[in-house]
Parts: sequence; structure tokens; C-alpha cells
Amino acid sequence: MAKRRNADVESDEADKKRVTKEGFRKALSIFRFVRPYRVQYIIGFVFLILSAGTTMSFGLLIGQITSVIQGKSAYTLNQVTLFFVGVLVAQAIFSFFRIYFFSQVSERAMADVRRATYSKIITLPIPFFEQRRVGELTSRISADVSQLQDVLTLTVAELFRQVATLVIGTAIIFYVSWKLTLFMLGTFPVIIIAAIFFGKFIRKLSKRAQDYLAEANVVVEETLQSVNIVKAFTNERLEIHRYGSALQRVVSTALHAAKYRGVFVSFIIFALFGGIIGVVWYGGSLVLHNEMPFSDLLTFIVYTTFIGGSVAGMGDLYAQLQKTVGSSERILEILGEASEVNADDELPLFVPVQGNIQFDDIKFSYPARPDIPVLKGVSLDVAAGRKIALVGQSGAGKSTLVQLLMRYYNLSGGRISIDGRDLNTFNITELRKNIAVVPQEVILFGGTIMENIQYGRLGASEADVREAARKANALNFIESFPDGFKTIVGERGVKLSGGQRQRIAIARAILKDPAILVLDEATSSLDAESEQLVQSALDELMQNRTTIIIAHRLATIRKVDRIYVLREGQIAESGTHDELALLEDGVYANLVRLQFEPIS
Ligand SMILES: Nc1ncnc2c1ncn2[C@@H]1O[C@H](COP(=O)(O)OP(=O)(O)OP(=O)(O)O)[C@@H](O)[C@H]1O
Repeated sequence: MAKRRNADVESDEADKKRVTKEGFRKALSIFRFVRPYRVQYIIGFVFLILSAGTTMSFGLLIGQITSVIQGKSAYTLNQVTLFFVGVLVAQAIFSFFRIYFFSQVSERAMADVRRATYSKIITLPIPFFEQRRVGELTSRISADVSQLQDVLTLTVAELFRQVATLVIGTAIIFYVSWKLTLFMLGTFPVIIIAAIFFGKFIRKLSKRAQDYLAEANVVVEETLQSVNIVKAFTNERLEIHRYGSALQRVVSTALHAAKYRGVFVSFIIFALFGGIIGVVWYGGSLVLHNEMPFSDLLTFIVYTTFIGGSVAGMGDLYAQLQKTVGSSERILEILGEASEVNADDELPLFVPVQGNIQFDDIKFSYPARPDIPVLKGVSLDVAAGRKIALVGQSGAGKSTLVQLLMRYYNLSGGRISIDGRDLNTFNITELRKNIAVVPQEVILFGGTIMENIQYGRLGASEADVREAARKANALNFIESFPDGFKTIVGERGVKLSGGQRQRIAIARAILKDPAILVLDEATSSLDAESEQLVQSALDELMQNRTTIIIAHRLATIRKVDRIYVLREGQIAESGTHDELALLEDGVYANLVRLQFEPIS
């Protein structure tokens, strides 16, 4: 038993190592987003080297000034000071260009990462969205990309500068006094061992804090998105509390990490300054014994502080890089998912279908709940131009059938075909262009009414949009707004009524003009006048189209060619309204009775 556990622990360890290595490899591959801007990157780097070089020369200049003061230099104080000022000006100019070019690279590259991530997310299949929360996905695009931003340019540049400072600084002090350098380097191993030991530990803690922060943000996202539900249930306090405790977890984890970071940083500072005191002591005795001029000692001390600073900074940079590995892993994970459509591909040639639909022994379970069969062998045919209705109790599988027609999910069994062609042989864009959906709950995007109708066919002319709106019985109310088609709707605009929104959705569908139409009937009923306007708009829309109606109110489907009654994932009955209504003890007959019988 103990042996087994040991083996487990070992394989865990191996996993960790592999993941970190893999992580670094992946993090590096995110650099492909920097590649298009490599010219600016290289220019930025040149300025970085120049500005690092000028900073490095300060130590030498301080040594020079000391020699001048001691009267041991060939130059005058003014000459050296003037040179000093010149170096300072150069340093300022170099720094400006360094920041300017690096920002160009980082801003542009990050916009590219965001664009790539967004176009990947939006083209992913529906099941992907069922496994993630919206908050989590938005934080990929905002927080994780921001984390990358600094690292791709500044941190890498900074790391380079620190390493350069370390190498050049050490070379200079070695040149100034090798004895003192060896003495100084003696203090290094302690710092390095501490950095490795603590660094690992602190990283783990910071990552946990970051995860908790993402969780807290999910609370904000979700509640703000559905703020009216929160208010309707007067659950503001509950949500404040939920957010508060999520934040509390962030704070306590971050503080826990801060404690160790504090210990780490103060230890490093202590060790560094301890080293400097040692150097001053040893260097002072070398000066006293005339083995080294005083100006060299000053130069030496200045470079030692540079080197110390870069070593201390490197720990932080390393932690920063570690965080980035996590972020880039998460982004690359999304970028690596398989899209259902490729946003960069050319749109396939649109081939209109006639609209013969065939569902053949469809079996289906949702990927999120694979053990629960939702459809258990459903077969139905709709000839082109015919209208059918799906009825059945809530949860019977009506919407599921339509989602499968849209190919939002893969079938577990059976076959769907359009005009005799298997659905899977269609390009997904081509398929969906042939289907219009008028959904139960119409969501309008922020923008004008014109844009919202054009969503049905991008680039449609204003005249076409007008005509579609007229056919959808929407022209009157649109023109009653002072701004007409330019009226802004959506979150920040005019709120439209349910019936008005439905007519906009109908206009969208008319503009799209597909052979197949799916009507997901609104469950909430409209007032009589609105109902009549919507109904006549729908009649117009349904003309000459294969139509599948997901019916909730049976009154609206009397005229359809065939009604299918779904029960527990199977077709229980099918026929016209008149046939089904007469079936004694039939499911449909019972539903009709329930809906139309006056409540006594
Ligand atoms: N995305 C999903 N993941 C997992 N299960 C789902 C999903 N969507 C629906 N279901 C389940 O599948 C079953 C059929 O749902 P469906 O939405 O097709 O029913 P419906 O007949 O359209 O109901 P309603 O009339 O209420 O819209 C239900 O039991 C539902 O819980």
C-alpha cells in the first residue's frame, strides 16, 4: 500500500516537472504574436542596450570624478561633469525610444492575441460554451492577455538588461579588482539557493491568489449580466456577501503569499547589504594598504549595487514569467480548440437548398449529461415548403431537435439530411445560411434598428431592409420613433416591447430569405393586437418555406400540415390537428383540453 502511494507521489512529481517544461515551451510559442513586429522589437532592443550601456557607465564616471577631486586625473572637473551630463541626456533619449518601440510591439501584439482569442472563442461549437462560464472566457481575453502584455516586451527586455548588467558589471569589477570581486562573489551562493527555494513556494501561492481573483470576477460578471434577476429576488445582500467572501479568499491567500515574499525580499536585502558592508570593509583595507586607489573602490561599490539590484530584480522577473506561463497556457488552450468554422476561411459558395428535411432515427444525449438520453429514436420527414409543428411537454426534446438541425451538437445516433444530403457533408456556414430562426426570446444587439435587421443579411440595402420591415409589420412602429431606422436599441438604447422585438426578428429572417425556417414560439402571450400583427408577419414569412414550429400555444398551429407530439424523447403521435384532436385519450387531445378548457 505504502509502495503504491509512493509511486503515485513520484508520478505526480514527474507530471509537475513535465507540465512546467511544457508550460515554458508553450509560453514561448505565444511569441509568434510578436513576430510580425520584430523590426520594432529589434529597434527597441537596440535602444535598450544603449540605455543599459549609459546606465552602466555611471559607475565609471563616479570613479573618474573622484580621481579628479583627488587631483589624479588628466581631465578637469568641468570636463568630466559635462561628459556626465551628455551621458545623462543620451540616456534620457534612449529610454524614450526604448519605451516607445516596445509599447508599439506590446500594444499591437496584444490586440492580435485578443483578436485571435476572440475569433477562436466565437467560432467554437456550442458544447464548449456549456462547459465554461462567460466570466471565465472574458477574463481570458482581459486579465490573461494583460498578464502577457508586460512579459512579452518589458519583462523579457528587463530580464535581458538585468543579465547584461550582471555580466558587464562583473567584468568591470573583475577588471577593477579581482581580489575584491572574488570576495564579493563568495556571498552569492547563499542568495541564489534562497531565491530558488523561496521562489518556487511563492509562485505557487501567487497562482492560487490569481485563481481566486478570477473566481471573484465571475461573480461580478454573472450578477451584472442578470442584474434584474438579482433585484427581482432582492438578493443584493447575498451577492455582496458572495463577492465579499470570494474577495476575502483572494486577500488571505495574497497576504499569506506576501508574508513569504516579505521574508524573501528582506532576506535578500539583508544579504546584499551585508555583502556590501563586507566589500567596503575588505576594499577599505586594500585602499589602506595602497593595493587599490580610492576611486576604484567607489567604482567597485557602485557596480556591486548594480549587480545586487539586478540579482534581486531577477527573482521578481522570474515570478512574473511564471505567472505568464499560466496565462499563456490558458490562452493557447483556447487557441488550440477546434473551431466549427474557420473565421479566416473564405466563405463557401452559398448553395440554396430546397428544404426537404429528414430526421432518421435520431438518438441524442447532451455532451454535458451523456448518460441521459434526450432523444430516443425520433424519425420525421418534412417535404419542401411544408409546415410542421412540434408539441409536447416542457423538456420533451422539441428545442433539442431543432438544435441538432442547426448542427450545434453531434448526433449520438441516426442521421439528419436535407434534400437527401447528410447534414455532416454540409459546410456549417452554408448549412446555417439556409436556416432562419425566430427565437423565443429575441435579443437585440446594441446598435440601430437598421443594423439589427441587417444582421439577417450583412450588406443588405436600406431599401431591402425597409421592405423586410414592412412585410414583418414593423414599419409602422419603427417610423413612429423620431430617429426611425437609426433608433438605437439594445442595452443602452430604446427598449422595445416583446411583440416589437419579435417583428424585428421576423424582418431579419425575411431579409435572410432561407428555404428553412424555425419558429420557436414565444411562451408569453402578447396582447391581442400585437399577437395579430406578429401572426400575420409570420404568415408572410412562412410562405414557400419549410417551417418547423416549436409550439407552446396550440391555437397557432391548427393550420400546419402535420403535428408531431413528442413525449420523453420519442414521437408519441403525429397527424393533423383534426386527426389528433379526435384521438381518444391521445396526448395531443389532452393538451388541447388542458389549454382550452375553461378553468372551473
Ligand atoms: N444544453 C443542455 N445540456 C444538457 N441538457 C440539456 C441541454 N438543453 C436541454 N437539455 C435537456 O434536454 C431535455 C430536452 O430539452 P429541450 O429544450 O429540447 O425541451 P423542450 O421540449 O424544447 O422544452 P421547452 O418546451 O421547455 O422548451 C430536457 O430534459 C433538458 O433538461
